[in-house]
Amino acid sequence: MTEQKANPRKLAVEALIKLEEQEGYSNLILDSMLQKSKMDPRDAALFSTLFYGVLERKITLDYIITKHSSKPIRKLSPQVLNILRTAIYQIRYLERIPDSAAVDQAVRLTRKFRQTSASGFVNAVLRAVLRQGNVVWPDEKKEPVRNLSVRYSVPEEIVKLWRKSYGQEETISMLEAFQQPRPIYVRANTTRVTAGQLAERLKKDGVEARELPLVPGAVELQGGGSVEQMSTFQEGLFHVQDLASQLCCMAVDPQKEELVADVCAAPGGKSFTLAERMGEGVVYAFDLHDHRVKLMKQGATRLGLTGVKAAVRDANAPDQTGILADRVLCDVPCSGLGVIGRKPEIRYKSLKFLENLPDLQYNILSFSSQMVKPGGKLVYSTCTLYPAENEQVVERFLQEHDTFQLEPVKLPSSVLREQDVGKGMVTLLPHRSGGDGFFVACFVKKTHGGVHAKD
Ligand SMILES: C[S@@+](CC[C@H](N)C(=O)[O-])C[C@H]1O[C@@H](n2cnc3c(N)ncnc32)[C@H](O)[C@@H]1O
Repeated sequence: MTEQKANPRKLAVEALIKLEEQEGYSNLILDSMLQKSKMDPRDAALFSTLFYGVLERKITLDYIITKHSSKPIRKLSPQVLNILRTAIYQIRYLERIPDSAAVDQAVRLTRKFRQTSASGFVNAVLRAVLRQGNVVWPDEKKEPVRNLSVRYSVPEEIVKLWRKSYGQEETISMLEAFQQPRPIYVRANTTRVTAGQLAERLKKDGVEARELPLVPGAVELQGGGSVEQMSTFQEGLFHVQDLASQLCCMAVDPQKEELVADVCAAPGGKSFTLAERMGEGVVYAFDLHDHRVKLMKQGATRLGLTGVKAAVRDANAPDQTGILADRVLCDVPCSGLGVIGRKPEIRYKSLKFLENLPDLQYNILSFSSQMVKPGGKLVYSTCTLYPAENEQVVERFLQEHDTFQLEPVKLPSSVLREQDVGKGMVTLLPHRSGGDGFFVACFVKKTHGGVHAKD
């Protein structure tokens, strides 16, 4: 019996339902379904485009459905709702797919999912969407928050938070930037090659690559393809690392032969870059989770970075290692609102569920400050755009630790907001830096004065 060919649209609907039911990670669900289905590359590409596309535009798509559906969204089955979302995504955003094909396939899918009684309804909604053409957005003046929420598919509570924290213009620019296709950034293993040499090697191997001189060691790759399959990757000539994380390592600025502690280090990207920047020196790469520490060890071995010492350790507890480091990096667990361009599902988590994070982040920062030697540097970073996890944690730390003071974050001014230049805390925004949304604060430990029990 011949095996039935996997249907990329059906799989996309299944993956979307799975993600909603399990609250898993989009990349893990995508990878496991790609592996199981053994689709040819074209179908696999359509499946990924539909899955990520619908995730990225869910609020926008639901707004359009609501305009044309006789039933409220909450009354639709998960299958019918996701069939509609997937079809409208094709109609609105995928020019290469004829509208008629998107509608026909959607109606067929209702049968495949045993939702035959809904096929007339699906057909009617999609025909109405086609008839209407342009979408009428909520009024920009009367409902500015809802307007941005619906246009950029970001929940209203996040739009409100960002308008309040960063202003209307900056918010619109970052919402635009998060929707753009993103290149892959990698970091040359400068103990083996320069960024220029790596870019040349990649080009010879048919990969579109260019060096980014503003961030030493950074190389930008365009186009798809599996990075792990590249010979340059297998030879340990680079690791994948977003530009914002590379900028964070630039701010840590470790010097040759120093001792660095990276207390929340897995999967290890920053530890690797810090070790490469030093050339010679030691980076203690700690993480709470054993399996993630194993990943770091594998990565360090592939890159030949013998100075990276990976080990399990809880950063949310008083230090028992006795390490006194020149530089300590706390790249703490966070809500991840700065990476919604790459992990679209993060935006749909309610901020209410993140209430405990600032206390954890503060504790990690406080305990880790015990590992900084006098005159040494402490760096706090997150990949989120949420003042409660950023500025407020830093301010609380400063109030409670008078042996530490902020020192300017040394980064090229072109990647910073004007108000952050020369400041001890900076917010990296995707439309300015080209990378994820990120936050970095740098402290120096005073060599004398100031007493506090925890220091
Ligand atoms: C933002 S990620 C770090 C990313 C990493 N610095 C990199 O650049 O590859 C946060 C990490 O903190 C770890 N983590 C969470 N709670 C921790 C704790 N109490 N102690 C140490 N690590 C912890 C998580 O396992 C996760 O790997």
